[in-house]
Amino acid sequence: MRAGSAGIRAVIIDLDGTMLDTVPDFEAALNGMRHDLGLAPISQAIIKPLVGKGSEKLVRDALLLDWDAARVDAAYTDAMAGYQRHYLAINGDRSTLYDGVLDGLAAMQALGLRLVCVTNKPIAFALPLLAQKGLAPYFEHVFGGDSFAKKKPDAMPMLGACAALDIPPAQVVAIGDSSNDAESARAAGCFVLTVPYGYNHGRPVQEIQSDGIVDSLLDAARRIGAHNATASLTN
Ligand SMILES: O=C(O)COP(=O)(O)O
Ligand SMILES: [Mg+2]
Repeated sequence: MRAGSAGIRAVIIDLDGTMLDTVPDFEAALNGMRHDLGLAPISQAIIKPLVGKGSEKLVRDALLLDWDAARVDAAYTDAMAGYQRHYLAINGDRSTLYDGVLDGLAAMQALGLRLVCVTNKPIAFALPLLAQKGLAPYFEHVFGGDSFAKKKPDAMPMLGACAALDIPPAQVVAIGDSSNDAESARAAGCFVLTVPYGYNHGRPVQEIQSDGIVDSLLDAARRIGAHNATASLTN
């Protein structure tokens, strides 16, 4: 973050791969769907790099491992309905919080920062998951992959989150695990911090253009607090 720039007033936080390791839930739901279609289970190692572009792409990619595009198109509607049913039946059962998430959210709140969750997960999956894991009370707004006409990496979800807060993007930091989050945030004019422990489509987090890599959300809270202390001295 640029020294001397305006203080940060809000933080937009990604869900999958940033707050929760949800790959075990994706494994259960995708394999439930695949079983119904007569397909063998796939491993977490195969699933992990597929996560991040929303349910539609994930379901398609999980079928394209075995079938050609025409067959996937023909089965898609039933496959998606099955995937959603399986996902909602196990949502959160196998997912775990990353270290520093709850402490980091509490620290951000103590700094007076306003918090929004922007995920590519469908909103019908995201809301019960955040509630189950004790994360919902921290967020003023939650936007899913189907909350806007376009998903991350488009700027639209980040711009929508800033508009909902009525805060200019230049006073907002987005934190995520993937190039999706960073591209969306940069296109909107927000700062970007990345975490190194998530999915990033199977690519090293160091390849992402960002304002820094943080170890955890708690580390991010410390960085933002230090930035704001400097900004208040220079403004
Ligand atoms: O594609 C998904 O479902 C997950 O997306 P997220 O990393 O934006 O939370
Ligand atoms: Mg993510």
